[in-house]
Amino acid sequence: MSQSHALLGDPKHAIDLALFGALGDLAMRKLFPALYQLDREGLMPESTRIMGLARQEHDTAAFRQLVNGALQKRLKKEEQDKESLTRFLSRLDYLKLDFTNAEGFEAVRQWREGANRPMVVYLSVAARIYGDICHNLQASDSLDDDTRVVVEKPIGYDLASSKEINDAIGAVFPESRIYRIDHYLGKETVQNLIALRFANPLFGTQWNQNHISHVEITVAEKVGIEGRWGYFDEAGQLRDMVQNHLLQLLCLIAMDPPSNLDADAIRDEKVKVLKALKPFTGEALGRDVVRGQYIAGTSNGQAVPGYLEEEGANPQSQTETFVAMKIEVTNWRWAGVPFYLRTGKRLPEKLSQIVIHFRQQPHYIFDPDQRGIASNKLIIRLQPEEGIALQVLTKDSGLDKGMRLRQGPLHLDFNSVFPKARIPDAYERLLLEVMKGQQYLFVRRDEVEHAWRWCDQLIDGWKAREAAPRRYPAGSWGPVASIAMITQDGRSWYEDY
Ligand SMILES: NC(=O)C1=CN([C@@H]2O[C@H](COP(=O)(O)OP(=O)(O)OC[C@H]3O[C@@H](n4cnc5c(N)ncnc54)[C@H](OP(=O)(O)O)[C@@H]3O)[C@@H](O)[C@H]2O)C=CC1
Ligand SMILES: O=C1O[C@H](COP(=O)(O)O)[C@@H](O)[C@H](O)[C@H]1O
Repeated sequence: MSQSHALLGDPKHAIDLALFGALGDLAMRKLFPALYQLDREGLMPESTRIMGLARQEHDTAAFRQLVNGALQKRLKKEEQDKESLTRFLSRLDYLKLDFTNAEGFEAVRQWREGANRPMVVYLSVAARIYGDICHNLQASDSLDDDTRVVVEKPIGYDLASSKEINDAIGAVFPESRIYRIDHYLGKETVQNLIALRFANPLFGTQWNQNHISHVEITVAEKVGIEGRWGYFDEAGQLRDMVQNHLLQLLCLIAMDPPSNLDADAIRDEKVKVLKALKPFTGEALGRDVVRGQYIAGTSNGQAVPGYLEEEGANPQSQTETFVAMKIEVTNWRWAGVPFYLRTGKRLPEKLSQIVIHFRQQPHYIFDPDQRGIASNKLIIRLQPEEGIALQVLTKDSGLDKGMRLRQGPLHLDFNSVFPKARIPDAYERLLLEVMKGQQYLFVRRDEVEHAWRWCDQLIDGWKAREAAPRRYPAGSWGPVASIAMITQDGRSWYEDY
């Protein structure tokens, strides 16, 4: 974890970044804007160089133009200053390379010749070619003992394929130099979870089954599959979002306090949570898990197609675009506390939030009609507006109200508390940590594999049941069954959006 701001932008954090897949969607939409912002904020050491690698024919000037176009599209007007743009673009070079063919990698070695800063290899390509790239880099003698590798999610399709990919990366790089990205770990509020839980005795003492009745995690996306049918249809929402982002959020909520903030201390605690996730048996699978797929509906007031009508779609596909589930964490801290998770595409809002529902007082003395609101809730909002709100009960004001209760927030809205601060994109934070060589926001191999092990049993159960996903109209909150799943426990999804 960053100890001192004085270190940021320090020349000793200079790197050579080799960005494989530099013309792809992620690079253009997220990585170049994040790198530009780091440079603009003065956090990118002067000598840092960036090499974009992909297989299309371009020279450096044309590549810089493409990146410039992407930046113009993604950045706000006030973020585009000429000096920063010129400086950033001048760091970029381009190398045309087929990543699966060893021959061209000699050019990477030549680029690195004489460089006196570590290389960061960022693999923004499909995971199935991570192994080839690592191997070809090693065979061409392009690596040294300081080289770090950053890999994107999802790593594989199941436990077996993730092991193969991790083995292939591990044959070239030690774990201490592998940075597995889960961009949710770079989001400002996600990091705040660590501060909130472990710096505040108020929460530290209450964070268990004695005081918490249940937890909700919602990651709702308004978008559909955005032209990524080929990738998404093989994955589905469970592999795309739950195996990584939602399970990471669950781990940060459920883990025991680490003994310090070192990467491994945090990751050891997350692994214990993953090992404690209860697998779904046949009966629980039908009752506690809901799969859905969107049909035509509306978004932003416009008609939008169903999943099976998207460009390139296979009209027979049974892939889920929505999942809701009730998960048990089988340990002393969480016994009897359900974690309700839901995530889906084409929902009405882009909304990621965690709601911690505290238990009611053991003896209730107020108006019987208000019993339903008489508990505290902690709402941790990741997006769209980052913030943390604690719903507390006070007496309603007014002479005629008697001892009526009023539920209202003690509110920490990051935009109003830090009005001048720009909240950095997750990738900015993560790229900065890679530059500094710090791993605590990255996922260790055993985390990935335990998450896959748990997802695999769920997917096997789905296959055995052969149940089609439930349909939901685009623009709705998912299949009705996902509401029934929580109401059968006498609860409801938190709806104060
Ligand atoms: N896009 C997103 O929002 C997210 C993506 N990810 C992950 O990030 C990674 C990249 O995704 P994304 O940007 O969407 O993928 P894209 O397919 O859009 O980009 C991949 C890039 O790599 C190039 N490429 C692929 N194979 C080769 C090869 N053999 N030799 C040379 N160049 C090659 C492609 O070139 P060409 O165009 O010529 O095929 C393209 O420039 C994936 O692992 C994905 O799972 C993770 C989270 C979100
Ligand atoms: O990893 C992914 O995340 C995005 C959602 O990320 P967010 O930061 O916009 O919430 C999702 O759309 C994509 O399918 C998935 O691969």
